[in-house]
Amino acid sequence: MDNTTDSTWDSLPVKLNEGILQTLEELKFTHMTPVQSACIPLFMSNKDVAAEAVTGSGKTLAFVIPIIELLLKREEKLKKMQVGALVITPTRELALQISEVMEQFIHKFPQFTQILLIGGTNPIEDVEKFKDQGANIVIATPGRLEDMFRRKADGLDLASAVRSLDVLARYGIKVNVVLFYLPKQRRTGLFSATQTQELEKLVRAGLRNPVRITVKEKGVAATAIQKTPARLSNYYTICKSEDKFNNLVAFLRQHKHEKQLVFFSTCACVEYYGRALETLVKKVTVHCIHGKMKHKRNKIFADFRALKSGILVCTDVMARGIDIPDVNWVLQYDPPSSASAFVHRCGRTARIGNQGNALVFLLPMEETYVNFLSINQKCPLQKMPPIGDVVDVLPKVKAMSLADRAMFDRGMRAFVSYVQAYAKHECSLIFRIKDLDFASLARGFALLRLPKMPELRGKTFPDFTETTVDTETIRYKDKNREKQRRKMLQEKDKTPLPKKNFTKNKAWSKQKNKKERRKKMSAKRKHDEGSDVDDEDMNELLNDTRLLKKLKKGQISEEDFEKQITSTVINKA
Ligand SMILES: Nc1ncnc2c1ncn2[C@@H]1O[C@H](COP(=O)(O)OP(=O)(O)OP(=O)(O)O)[C@@H](O)[C@H]1O
Repeated sequence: MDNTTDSTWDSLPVKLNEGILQTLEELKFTHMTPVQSACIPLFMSNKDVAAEAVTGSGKTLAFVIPIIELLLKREEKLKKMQVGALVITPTRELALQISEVMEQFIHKFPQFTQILLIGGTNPIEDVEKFKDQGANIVIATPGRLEDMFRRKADGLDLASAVRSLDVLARYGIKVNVVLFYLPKQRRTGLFSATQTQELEKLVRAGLRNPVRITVKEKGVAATAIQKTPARLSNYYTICKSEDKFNNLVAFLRQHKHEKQLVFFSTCACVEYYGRALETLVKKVTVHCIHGKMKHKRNKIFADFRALKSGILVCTDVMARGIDIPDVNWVLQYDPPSSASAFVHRCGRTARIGNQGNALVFLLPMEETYVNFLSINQKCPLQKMPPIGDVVDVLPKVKAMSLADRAMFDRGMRAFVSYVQAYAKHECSLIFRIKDLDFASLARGFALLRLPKMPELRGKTFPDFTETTVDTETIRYKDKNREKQRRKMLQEKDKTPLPKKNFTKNKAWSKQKNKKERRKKMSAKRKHDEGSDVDDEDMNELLNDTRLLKKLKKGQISEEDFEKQITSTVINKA
């Protein structure tokens, strides 16, 4: 089942290049989708286009095809270092995906080169690559692109290279400084599945008299227009915080042969619950992906795409534009921080006319979110029948924390990050931090004790029973890491410390401001990301040890020590 129109490619007012038609034939794309039949002729007749079309409706080809056509039609041939087209996307994964689609088409046109400018790689390598092979088509994420514009000192004059820019396609992202570097004479296309105020600003700032295209789906029940794909079954379920994870595990155990994305609100929650799911949902491949990962992201993404079944535990880095084949379920363990992200997340399934399902887990006091989505996002949800065979897996998660300090730490970070993300929810009338039942939440996170954080200060939680185990005695499974910790504890015992105990009394949530400082201290120690110890944690320990030594030798004051002591990372997507 697909979602194409009756119009074949040869029904376009301008005949497409033979090479493009051949690739379309190879892909077996016989007909255009509605957004393609609307946008391609406009783009090719020099119009700016602002297109809003439902997720999975073929927006990528609606700009990839005109880009190649317009470059082919240029009177003056592009030189090696002249950029004729620029595509800007919000995430690396989406950039990678678009460059693969572009490659399928431009390999028939060897006169054109393309380059991918995305984070996670060494920028100097990008500069060298650009100088070596040139690039007529640039596909980039905004941060790396901006960085490249500023690298004149490394011998790359990207601002000059884009002077002959023909087409700019932007994929639903915020206004940013790169517009400043681009020539005014250009065609611009803006593609998104949702219309937000940010996008509206961008349409006004970056497009000239754009033609607005809106392709929406007819609702199934009525003639109402909805923003999500027509063949998407969109559900919600209500559970208390302490029951949510048990319900998720039961659901995943019942859908082992399918492919699921599970969205969490923060990187720390992905790290924690992802590990727990690896252990609890047996004989299923569980991958985790989030924005804090540096090197492994592309590989995980590619691996998951190729799987027939499996679970991808992720943050909103996977929410927009990602085209993973045959996703059966999109599970939103935590609702996203914005209503438009809800639509994008659901759109990872039911693509191009296929059937798909989505389920969001809501707390009892969040039920009004269902009405909000229906009105605000034209996204109606149905209540899911109760999930059967729910068993209590939380004692097992607690046992994991007792067996390995790394898991215990992850749980604490996840809890803190969740509360902080909750406090920043865009829809603060529904997601109110003061309504959160912290004891139930902590039970749902299978915590052994409550972390110190301002949100809990001065409150008592009789409904939460702390473990009887002294959590300071929990060891890291990773021997090196435990050795470091012991060393640090010994140093600590020998050193007259400031009155405030540096790990025990520091509020976890307050420590996050120091993340930037720790980043600058930079990871000298290269480490395999697959190991139990991640780079940042190990650096944190090494750095703490170094600081303690300095304090002991009298090289820094107690005050400086307090200021510099490194901290826990609580990181959002
Ligand atoms: N004309 C076509 N015929 C059949 N399949 C198509 C056609 N155009 C695109 N597709 C396929 O449809 C899927 C979705 O396309 P694409 O990723 O471009 O959607 P999108 O609208 O950009 O989605 P999102 O809003 O999530 O970014 C892809 O797998 C793509 O290969």
